[in-house]
Amino acid sequence: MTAHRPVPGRADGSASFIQIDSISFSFDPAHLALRSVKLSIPKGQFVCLLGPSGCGKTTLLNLIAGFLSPSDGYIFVNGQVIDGPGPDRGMVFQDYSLFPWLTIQGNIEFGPSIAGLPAKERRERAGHYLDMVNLGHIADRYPNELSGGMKQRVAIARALAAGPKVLLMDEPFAALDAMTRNHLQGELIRIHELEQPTILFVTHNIDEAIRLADRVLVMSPNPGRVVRDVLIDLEKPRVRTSLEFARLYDAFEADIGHAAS
Ligand SMILES: Nc1ncnc2c1ncn2[C@@H]1O[C@H](COP(=O)(O)OP(=O)(O)OP(=O)(O)O)[C@@H](O)[C@H]1O
Repeated sequence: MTAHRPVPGRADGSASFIQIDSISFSFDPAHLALRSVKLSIPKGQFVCLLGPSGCGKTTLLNLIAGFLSPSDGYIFVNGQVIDGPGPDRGMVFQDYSLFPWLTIQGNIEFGPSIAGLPAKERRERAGHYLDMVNLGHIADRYPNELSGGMKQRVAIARALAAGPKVLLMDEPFAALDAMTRNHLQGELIRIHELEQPTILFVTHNIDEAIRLADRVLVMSPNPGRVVRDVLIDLEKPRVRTSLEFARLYDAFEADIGHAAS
């Protein structure tokens, strides 16, 4: 655990915003969930973590969130070592995790209110992000009155309203139907262009990764590790029927096939 080890002051050298320095993690001593993962992620990059079940995608996200501490190694965000959750990192989960007793407005104001923002500023900020996800007209409703896609847009707005530098997204669109998923992918691309957060997005879906990511990290299990690191230098929005898209799809499919076997 980080608290029991001497903690280095800053990550060395590079322009990386998130630096993952040889981290390993195990839930039980007989099995490494992650082994010696090293990564350097620049500010504003949209990174997708792709890989078969059990390769450690969620574990890596939870380590960056500070919900777990590495057994070995360190994670730095903006030069500061991670030793717990913090408002610089926002999380979006597959199951939305909205507060059912709060209105949509209340959900989005939650982070800013914890941060001590005055009521007027909180309201303005919530309004800004509600408009960004095109839900300004339902601010007074409660989560149980919304569709899955609407709930996930609220969850994204709530995460952004807390002002994080890093957005950690754990299969956020996996429970949605194909059409809603497609629509939200487009919204997320637009939000990333507008706000430029650094995003780590977990998905099983190759198509989703190619559509969204500036960079795809393919992971493999037993032990969990990164086996492929690919920059995707295609303009967004990306055309699924293009030759480049098909080539990337085939390459990732082969990687995942090898990783899972
Ligand atoms: N709470 C836990 N206790 C014990 N082992 C766990 C726990 N959570 C995950 N693991 C194990 O750690 C490894 C990595 O799991 P993780 O959930 O990070 O993988 P994943 O790639 O996100 O999988 P999936 O795509 O199925 O969500 C797996 O072997 C898993 O069984």
